[in-house]
Amino acid sequence: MALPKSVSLFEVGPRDGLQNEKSVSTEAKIALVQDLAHAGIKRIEAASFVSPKWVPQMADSAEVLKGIQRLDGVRYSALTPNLKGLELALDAGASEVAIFAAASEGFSQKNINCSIEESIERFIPLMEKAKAHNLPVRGYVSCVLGCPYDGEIAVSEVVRVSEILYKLGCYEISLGDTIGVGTPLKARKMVEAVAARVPEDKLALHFHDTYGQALANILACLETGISVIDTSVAGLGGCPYAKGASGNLASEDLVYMLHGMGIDTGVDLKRLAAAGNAISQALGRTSGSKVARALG
Ligand SMILES: CC(C)(COP(=O)([O-])OP(=O)([O-])OC[C@H]1O[C@@H](n2cnc3c(N)ncnc32)[C@H](O)[C@@H]1OP(=O)([O-])[O-])[C@@H](O)C(=O)NCCC(=O)NCCSC(=O)C[C@@](C)(O)CC(=O)[O-]
Repeated sequence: MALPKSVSLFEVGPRDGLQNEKSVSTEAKIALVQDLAHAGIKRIEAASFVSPKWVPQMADSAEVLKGIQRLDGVRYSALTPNLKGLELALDAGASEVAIFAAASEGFSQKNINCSIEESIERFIPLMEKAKAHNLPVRGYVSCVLGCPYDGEIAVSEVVRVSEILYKLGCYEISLGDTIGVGTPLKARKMVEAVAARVPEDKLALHFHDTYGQALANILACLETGISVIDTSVAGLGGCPYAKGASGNLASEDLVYMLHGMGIDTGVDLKRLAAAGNAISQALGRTSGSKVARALG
């Protein structure tokens, strides 16, 4: 299969990135989401309605969603682990939500305090309520290329959980290499196996860059027909339940590569890098994007 003509970025920096940062003001979070929208990103994960006891960094999610000056055509998403999270997301005006499961039992227990099967049971009433509100739901599968607790993960398990989420009604399944251990051929084989059960135009890649492999892994998977990639501006992030994990691939680095290959993203790279530089400055560090640093 040929490379796609265009790729759409699903920006997770304000959620996946900032869920790991202890002292970011609500204003800085709102400014980041707005900057990303002005750079041309159309789907931004801006909030996470999880237990504030588990992830206190996201406790101001409702204020963030309510405080954003929204742009037409941009969807502002929120992570929701259960019905309570969905209700909070609806109240705060999320344009879509995401449920998150894992392909590994160990990670499911550490991250959401239940087994994979229990998590699916929890998602059923959430999906029903979201449907009643015409709210699109995205589904994440974590640990698709390895788990910090269980090690190697069988591809068959990734396929199984992805298919369950798709059949539950998720409009898109995002495949998460949570700890960034994947390498290109392995990543591609995993994606091909999932794409045999879930249409490739319903799949997205969510690759962390812990081992510096994310860009290569994404390139290897683009030829399978996938054209939605989750990235994190300035490479923000990690996962509070995956020790040592670094952020998703930096959005700027992906946009630079795709534009260089003649693949359209609809994103203004300079504005994107400026958004990443501004939040990095608020965090007291330089951007984690190599492209943003090179652009100066
Ligand atoms: C799932 C739970 C809630 C289970 O946590 P639990 O302790 O088993 O749940 P519970 O139902 O017993 O509730 C405990 C307390 O939390 C409250 N509560 C319960 N739910 C909510 C909610 N939605 N919003 C606000 N509060 C909530 C609930 O009301 C109660 O409060 P209390 O009575 O003690 O005062 C917890 O484990 C949790 O919040 N986990 C989230 C962990 C997390 O956010 N991890 C990071 C995101 S996942 C990720 O980064 C991976 C991803 C998506 O990026 C893909 C990849 O890279 O692989």
